Order: sequence, then C-alpha cells, then structure tokens
Amino acid sequence: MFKVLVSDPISDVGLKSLIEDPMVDLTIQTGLEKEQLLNIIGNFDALLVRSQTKVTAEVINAGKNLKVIGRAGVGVDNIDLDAATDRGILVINAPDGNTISTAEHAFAMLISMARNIPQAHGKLKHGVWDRKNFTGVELNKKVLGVVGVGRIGAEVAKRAKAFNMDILGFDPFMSQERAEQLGITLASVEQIFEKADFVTFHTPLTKETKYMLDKPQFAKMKKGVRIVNCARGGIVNEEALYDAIKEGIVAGAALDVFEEEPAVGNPLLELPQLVATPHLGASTEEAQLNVAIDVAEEVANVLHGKGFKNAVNLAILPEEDFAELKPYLKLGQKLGSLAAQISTGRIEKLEITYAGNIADLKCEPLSRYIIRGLLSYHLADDVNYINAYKAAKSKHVEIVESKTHTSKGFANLVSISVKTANEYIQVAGSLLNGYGAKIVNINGYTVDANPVGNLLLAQHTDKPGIIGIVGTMLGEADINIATMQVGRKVAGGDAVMVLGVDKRIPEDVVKKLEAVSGINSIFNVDLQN
Ligand SMILES: NC(=O)c1ccc[n+]([C@@H]2O[C@H](COP(=O)([O-])OP(=O)(O)OC[C@H]3O[C@@H](n4cnc5c(N)ncnc54)[C@H](O)[C@@H]3O)[C@@H](O)[C@H]2O)c1
Ligand SMILES: O=C(O)CC[C@@H](O)C(=O)O
Repeated sequence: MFKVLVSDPISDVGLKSLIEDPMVDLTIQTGLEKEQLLNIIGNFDALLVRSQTKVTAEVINAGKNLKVIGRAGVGVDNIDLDAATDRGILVINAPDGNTISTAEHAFAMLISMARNIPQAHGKLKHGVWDRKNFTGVELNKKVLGVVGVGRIGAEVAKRAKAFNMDILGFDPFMSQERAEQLGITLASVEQIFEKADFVTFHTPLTKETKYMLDKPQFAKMKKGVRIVNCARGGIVNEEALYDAIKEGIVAGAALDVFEEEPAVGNPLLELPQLVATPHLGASTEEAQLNVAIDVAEEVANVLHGKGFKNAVNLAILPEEDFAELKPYLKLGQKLGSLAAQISTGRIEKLEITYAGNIADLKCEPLSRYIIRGLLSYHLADDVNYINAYKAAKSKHVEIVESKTHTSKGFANLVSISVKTANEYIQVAGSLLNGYGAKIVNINGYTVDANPVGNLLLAQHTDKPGIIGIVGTMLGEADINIATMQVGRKVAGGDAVMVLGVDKRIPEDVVKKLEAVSGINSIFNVDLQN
C-alpha cells in the first residue's frame, strides 16, 4: 500500500482517483502545526499540498519514505526543491487548472479597484450612503500594461480586449504573431511603465522580476496609474508602492499576493486606495477541482511507476544514461543562463554545437540542461530537465543541435548561439583538463572565465584607462574583484571584460558603469545556481 497525506484543503472530488485506488491509503489532515507534520511525515510515501503547508528541508528530511510531493497549483515556492532533489523526491505541480480562475480574479480586482467597489461596499455595510467620495474611472480606451503574457496574462488580455482597453504587453517569449493574435501591442517594460493607466503582473517571482516595479520605476509612471498584482508578492516593492500611493503617483492598487503571507498587519492595508484579497486567485470550485484532479492523477502515476507530465525538479535523472556527460551538465546550464542574461529581445532560436570528443557522446541530456539554463531565467521552476524540449516548443523557441569534430584547439567545446528578435548572442565553454569548466568565448571574444558566482561583463572600446576606471568604481562601491579577464580581437577595437566579483553589483553602480565613456554595454550576470 502507498500511504498518501493531504495536508492542505484540496477538493475531495478531485482526489477521487486516489480515494478509489485500492493500492492507496489516503489520510487527509489539514492545519497541522509544524511539529505535528514532522512527527507523522515519516509514515508517508506521498504528500499533497496547496500553498499553506511549508514543505521545508526539515519536513523533507523527516519524510524518510517520501517519493513524491504534489502541489495542487502552479507556484512551488512553499516547497524546498533543492532538499527534495537531494533526497531524490519528485515534486510535481498542476500548472494549467487555475489559469482561468486567476485571470478572472485579476480582472475582478482591476474593475473593483477602478470603481472603488470594496471601499463603497464597506461604507454602505456600516450604514453610510456615500456617493461623492467614490467616483471611479472607466476602463474603456485606457492603456493596460500586461507584464508576463503566459497562461494567465494572455487570458487577462482577452478580457481587457472585451472592455475596449488598449493593451501593451511584454513577455520575453512573446512573438509579434502571438501579440497580434491577442490584440496586444508589444512594448518594453519601461514603455509599459511610462504609458499605462493600469499595469497588471503575471510573471513568476525570479531574480529578474523581484522588485521590477520599484521606486525609480514609480517615478516615471503616469500620475494616477493603477496597479494589479495577482502573481507573486515581491514583484512590486511594497514599501515603494506605499510611498507612491502616499505621493499620489499611484491612484489605486489591487493585490492578491504579498511579500509576507499571511499579510496581516501589512502597512499597505491601512491605505484606502488598496484593494486586497488573501491570495484567492485560484480559490474557485472549478480551479480547485481541476488542480486536485491533475495532481492526484500525477501522484498516483508516480507511485505506480507510470508516466507523468509536470515534474518540477530533477529528482529522477536516469544517470546511467549519461555518466560520461555528467561533468558537462552544470557547464551547459550555466552557458544557457549566461546567454539568457546577456541577450535582449524575444528568444527565437537556440543552436547548440558539440565539438571535439564530446561529439562522440549522446548529448541530448546535456541539451536539456542548456535549454533549462536558457529558459529558466524567465520561466523559473516551470522548466526542468524533463520538460525542457516541451517548454521550448510551447514558447516557440526553435532548437537546432549539431556536432563536429573541429573544436578550435579545444579537446571539447560546447557552443551555443541564441537568436533573439534583436540580436545574435554566442557563448562557448569547455572542460579543460585540470582546470574544470570554463567559459572560453563570448560573442567571438576569447575569454577564460569560471562559470560561477557573480560576473560583470562589459563590452567596451579597447583603450587605456577603462579597466582602471571600472576597478576604481567597484572599489568605491566596496565590491571585491576576484578574477579578471579581457578579450579582444584587434588592439584598439572592441573588447570584452569579464570580472568575477564577490557580490552582486547594485543597480545604481551598474548605471554609473554604463555611463562611462568607452563602455558600450554592461551585464550583471548571476551564475550562482
Ligand atoms: N494569485 C494566485 O492564486 C495565483 C494562481 C495561479 C498562478 N499564480 C501566479 O501567476 C504567475 C503566472 O502564472 P502562469 O500560469 O501564467 O505562468 P506562465 O509560466 O504561463 O506565464 C508566466 C510568464 O511570465 C513571463 N516572464 C518571465 N519573466 C518575465 C519578465 N521579466 N518580464 C515579463 N514577463 C516575464 C514568462 O515568459 C511566462 O510567459 C505565477 O507566478 C503563478 O505562481 C498566482
Ligand atoms: O493554492 C492556492 O490557492 C495558490 C495558488 C497559486 O498561487 C499558484 O501558484 O497556483
């Protein structure tokens, strides 16, 4: 018998496949305190949660028999994925079932904010007939900025179209064709922030999206802008939002998600301009049924050793398939991530070339790591080793792989080229005997950089003094340079500088570096994971 614990409220109709499975012994015990969960988790083969149960490393390590953790929903931020992967426990989610409900919720928040419905309702319930303080605004002909046009963002855009809104959208994977299909005008995030009357966020919380709407962005927004966040707390900086509301830049904000949840006591809740719900985006009968069905079926499949679709971590790598490739996997992932971080525009195509002795190996698993590195910069945990090709296909990224024995003097060389709507980026890496993994080429410039930690990459004119200026500016910002590499094609032409730095460079320092005469571009690259 497989023992399965459901520790958050999950639709019991949706759990039918597990309830009726003669091989499954199902326990539903919600609202457990941490100690109670720690005491019982060791008895179970599978754990099913929503977002309330915090599946920490401690819980995972106490789950001696755990084989699979199922998340009835999209975000897996309440599950310690690294700890699960270390223990060989598969984590699966249910990414599709709550799309419509969340899009409808975001739209409901947008309308109720525009017309002050919650505030007026509150007053009337307390016996006050106040008509003069609740004049709202129409949606008709207003500019709506949709940041993140994936499953939910696209559904929100469709609804906004029906309200005759002009929609600006940004998503690193949205093509012109897809934008036209949805009636969206493609725009940069900066353009959205400058032009929109309403901005709604539908991205995951990643290093790139954390605080993407912060004080400097608020300063450039239209006075009277209204903000919706039904994606994840932390995409909008709450402190900056509070100030922007107080300063009259933001006329209203509608939040379903918060940096700290439960958000009881959050200062934003004191502001009359704020409309808030306690993370209810997916809380409909339909969504909860859908995600419960999906996750229950997937968990049963895992327990019975059958196929499954939505694995979030890499717990079940068939290592024997690629023992010889293993040393290259991290390098591949880092090369993909580097290319994502130094490219701009929608990623259209990824070309991978395996050269030298690696060309004799079956490289598909390595390609999966490269794709994951490239796409996870924007898609976070939605892309993994297992679904890498599928994720690329769903985002219309063409993958081309080739092999050659000509490897430019290296015993082995992994080169990747990324074609975006704006440019063509090339990076290459190699496993050097005795030195480990190295980045050996960036956009045609020979370099010798370790693919780890924080890197500063500067493309600049090869002239005296530039390196000194960069060094001084970093020194003044108390940033230690650990390694330094400069690559150039001809003296006095263009060059690339790659600095390994001990901590991430703050954005204001990056801005100052960008302004240095002779520096053409700066990238603050994070290769820690
Ligand atoms: N409030 C809720 O209850 C609730 C319910 C479901 C989902 N969510 C959250 O909503 C978010 C979106 O879910 P989804 O199902 O649409 O995911 P999705 O993966 O289909 O879409 C997310 C999109 O964001 C894009 N993106 C990533 N980085 C970006 C950036 N810097 N700028 C612009 N776009 C960027 C991705 O390319 C992707 O297309 C997730 O964070 C999810 O956890 C919240
Ligand atoms: O379980 C919930 O209600 C939260 C759902 C949502 O945040 C998700 O990421 O799917």
